[in-house]
Amino acid sequence: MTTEATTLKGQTLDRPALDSMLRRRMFYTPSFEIYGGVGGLYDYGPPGCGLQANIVDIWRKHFVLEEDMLELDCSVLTPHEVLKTSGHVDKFADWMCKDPKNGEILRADHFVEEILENRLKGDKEARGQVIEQKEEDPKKKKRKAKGAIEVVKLDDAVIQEYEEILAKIDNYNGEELGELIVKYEMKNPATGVQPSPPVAFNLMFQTSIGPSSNLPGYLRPETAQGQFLNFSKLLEFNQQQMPFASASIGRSYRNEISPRAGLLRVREFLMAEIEHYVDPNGGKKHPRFEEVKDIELVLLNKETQLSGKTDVEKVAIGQAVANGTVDNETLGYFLARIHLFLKKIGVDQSKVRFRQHMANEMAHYACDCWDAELFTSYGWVECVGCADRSAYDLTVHAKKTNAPLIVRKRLPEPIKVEEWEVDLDRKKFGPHFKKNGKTVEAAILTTTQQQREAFAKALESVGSLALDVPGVGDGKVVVPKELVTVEKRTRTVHTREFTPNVIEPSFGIGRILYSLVEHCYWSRGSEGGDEARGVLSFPPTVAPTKVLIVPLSSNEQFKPFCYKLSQKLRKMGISNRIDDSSATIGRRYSRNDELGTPLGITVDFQTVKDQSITLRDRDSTKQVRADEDTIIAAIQSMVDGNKTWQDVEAELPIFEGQEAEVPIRQ
Ligand SMILES: Nc1ncnc2c1ncn2[C@@H]1O[C@H](COP(=O)(O)OP(=O)(O)OP(=O)(O)O)[C@@H](O)[C@H]1O
Repeated sequence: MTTEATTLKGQTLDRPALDSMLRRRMFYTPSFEIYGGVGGLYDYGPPGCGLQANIVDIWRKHFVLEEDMLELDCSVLTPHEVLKTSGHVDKFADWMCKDPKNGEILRADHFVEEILENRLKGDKEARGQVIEQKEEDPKKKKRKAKGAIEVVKLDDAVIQEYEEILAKIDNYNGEELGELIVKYEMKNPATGVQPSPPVAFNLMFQTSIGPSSNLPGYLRPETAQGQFLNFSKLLEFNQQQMPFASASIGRSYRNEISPRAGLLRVREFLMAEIEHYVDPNGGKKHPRFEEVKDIELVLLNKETQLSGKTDVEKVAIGQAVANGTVDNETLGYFLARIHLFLKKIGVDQSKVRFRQHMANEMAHYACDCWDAELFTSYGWVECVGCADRSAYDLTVHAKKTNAPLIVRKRLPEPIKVEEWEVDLDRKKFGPHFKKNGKTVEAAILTTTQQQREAFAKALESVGSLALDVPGVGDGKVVVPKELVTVEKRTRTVHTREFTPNVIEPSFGIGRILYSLVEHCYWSRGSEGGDEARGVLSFPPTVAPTKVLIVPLSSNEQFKPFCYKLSQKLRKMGISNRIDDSSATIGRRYSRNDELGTPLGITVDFQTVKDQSITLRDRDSTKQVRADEDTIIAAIQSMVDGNKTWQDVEAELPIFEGQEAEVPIRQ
């Protein structure tokens, strides 16, 4: 399913070299490392924090600001009842199996995937094809050492079966995964033993809120629920106007069975989620769809996946909605907006695709779902999920709490409707049910039209109605006809009530950040036999530090210039660092190429004479020279994303004479 990952310059991506550079430059590091670390927990260092903050800043401008979204910051700690109602307590689980010999816990789908991939690799090797020698995580290496890749030639039919399974690996349930393990005789390479049948493992971290431990709760697995519970208040805030969206950026927690692949599968991560509320009537149109309809996306739909094909053509989102590939305009609008966001932050456009979920892969609430996947050295990685959650969440929470999570829309013309209505004889009702009166009353009044019709029939035929009221006696309540009337009446209605549907784009910032790092990475110098040096070609808008200021040497005359420049840039909000260390200029620049710093200013003897400075482009290493104000204006326009280096290079005089390797201490 995967092909080889390449760098921005078409080189084979050397992941161990990239990993070691990221560690060295402290983009991120395992949390609690000096205590041995904990799987799936990472701390971000200074460049990682800068990069994350810039991605989030662009996200906020691109979505919240551009679309007038209503931002929320909700509690992480969530009571059990909320997540029970949403379905997470019962269904938010992955399949886990256990090696009976050494007790190792395996995530069933990952286990099947790894075994089949290794068998296919073994087959390739047997057929004499060269297999890429990738450095892998130590655990995998150990397994290999124990013979995980057996060099065995497979039948063509078997290869096809394996490839089909791998293409649909996300679609299998526990039982099906168990069947695959048995059918294909899969054994844990570490022990040579077949793992136990898969069982569901809930991914939420459980806790209790308060000292008495009688309020069980969880760390939220997504920010969405907090947003749904505020729906009525947001609608009010929005002056009852529909459609509208809420948005939230915050941490979520999932107790992943086997965290792996660095930032790609962790147990605590930053999410940015949008809940867009739309009227389900009228085809879920979007008022701004016209603006995006010609944007072309790579769409891998359900049918194509079933056929085993993975290479697909780009298609305009307008066309995809018109021919039903994408269910509705609102979903299509967000797919296009997600694409534009990923482009803006510098994701490689040849490594993005939108993949539709298969029916049994979809989350328990969704009715159509597309993932924005980015290609990395780990294969295609889901970085943004975009689901049509229908009216599921608002409906279940409203039912549970009786809160009116609905929209009332004024009709252009009043209409007459026939409805079953319930009247209670309150004088008799209270004394009859005593302390349970209010509960029984609420249960009767929240019944559906269908139930009321059945009540009317029961009152006529048996003289009473029966209904379930949890918490009252044995839960079964009988109401005699003296206490209640159920009648069909005609009334004039001026408003329509409906539960909005929700389209939810959900971004995992850590996955996007890591994929972006891979997409921006390349190495310089390896071609000429020199020592390869890593470069991270972040666009200036997302780069953690925008400008490196280097004095040509340790000459005291340069210091005030550097200091003044730094202060000026800081006042403009442009992050910068002075590097007056003793390394050569070349070394100082390459250190910052690894940090992704796009621009470099050199202060030299000419600066002292005429105040001019040079500006260096990280990617081409070309330089221009001009007076300070001109250079600062050029920096500002590139950092704001209004100009590229090519624009600046065309406008300003090129500077040829760089003393790149002059040691600073002469
Ligand atoms: N364990 C995780 N580590 C990092 N990011 C995650 C993790 N789980 C989910 N995300 C991010 O949150 C986004 C939305 O979450 P969603 O529930 O759709 O993921 P998911 O389908 O459960 O992911 P997966 O199938 O990979 O476990 C994902 O697109 C991803 O970017």
